Amino acid sequence: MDKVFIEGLEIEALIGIYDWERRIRQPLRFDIEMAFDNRVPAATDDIGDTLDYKAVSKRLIQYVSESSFGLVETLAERCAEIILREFSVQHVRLKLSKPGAVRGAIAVGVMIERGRGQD
Ligand SMILES: Nc1nc2c(c(=O)[nH]1)N=C([C@H](O)[C@@H](O)CO)CN2
Repeated sequence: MDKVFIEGLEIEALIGIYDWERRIRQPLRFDIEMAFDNRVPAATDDIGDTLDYKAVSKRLIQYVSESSFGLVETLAERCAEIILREFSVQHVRLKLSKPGAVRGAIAVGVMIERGRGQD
């Protein structure tokens, strides 16, 4: 399956389960793959016929910047729901990394795959 991807999208958010984390904003990194048929926009060369990675990025920046969840799991799930619902994507793979959250690790986080309907 063809994919549109967004790699290394950095967004700051209020996130975390500890008291000190509720008083600061922390950087998060998103790596996203969204299924689509590359042949459709390739036939017309029209931005209106593709999945606009800039539009998806802007929507996630808006949502994540205003969010304040405790767990990365919750935020990842909400972001996947937005992509599936608002951008007519059939299947999404989303990795949410929290860099520097654990001493000794470059990043920690979650990877999820979600689809519409029976997918
Ligand atoms: N599976 C998870 N484990 C942990 C989370 C999380 O969101 N999901 N969060 C924390 C703390 O907020 C941590 O990031 C602070 O360093 C701990 N474990």
